[in-house]
Amino acid sequence: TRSTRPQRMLKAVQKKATKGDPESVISAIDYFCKHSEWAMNVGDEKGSILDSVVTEVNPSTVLELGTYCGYSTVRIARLLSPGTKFITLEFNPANVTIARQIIAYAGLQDKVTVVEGSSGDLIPQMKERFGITTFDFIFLDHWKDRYLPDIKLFEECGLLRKGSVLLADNVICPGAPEYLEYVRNSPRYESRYYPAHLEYTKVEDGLEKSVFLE
Ligand SMILES: O=C(NC/C=C/[C@H]1O[C@@H](n2ccc(=O)cc2)[C@H](O)[C@@H]1O)c1cc([N+](=O)[O-])cc(O)c1O
Ligand SMILES: [Mg+2]
Repeated sequence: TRSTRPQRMLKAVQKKATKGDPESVISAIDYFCKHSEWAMNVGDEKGSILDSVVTEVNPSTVLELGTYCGYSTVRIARLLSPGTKFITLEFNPANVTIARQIIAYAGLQDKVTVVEGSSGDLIPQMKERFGITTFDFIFLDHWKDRYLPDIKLFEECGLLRKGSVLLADNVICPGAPEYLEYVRNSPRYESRYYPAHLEYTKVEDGLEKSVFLE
């Protein structure tokens, strides 16, 4: 039967990238998406903004919602200091399998834990299962209608501390209007929009960075 897009993406990485070289894995995926098949990775333009925010925060604990094939996982993991605790959540087991191979190809398998399951189920388990008290940095890039319920879940589970940074992809396209409304109007967050474009296109999109103030 026909291969899947994530499988073809992995093949492109194995063909074009250099084992153990995260930059070449990132470039191979961007090349694949620009010249072969579009895929919903955060991409190079928004990825550079992601890089700058991760570097600025220099987090000790990181959570990513929506591993997909591991593109942003590799972007984040390559910037982290040794000893940083990085967890990424992926609902689709087929994507977990591909992502783990792409992350390993980049040589970053020891920097991040890919956990299979849904954010709604896993976020409340962060403390007991992974010994996390709070997250310094959270990247939201999963189902857009889960952004709002999940930020409220972070609050309820006491997983945010003064200064915790949340960075959300796709707040314009496909869009997360309720999430935007919440973080921009809540007195508990200081929010800022980073304009960019939908990965590999000229369509407007951007990232919303929200700092927890409580
Ligand atoms: O829909 C989008 N993203 C949804 C991502 C979903 C991913 O998150 C996982 N997940 C992990 C944990 C969960 O709890 C739920 C899902 C899913 O299994 C999937 O791997 C999207 C769409 C466009 N687009 O142009 O159409 C562009 C983008 O940049 C996007 O991110
Ligand atoms: Mg996205």
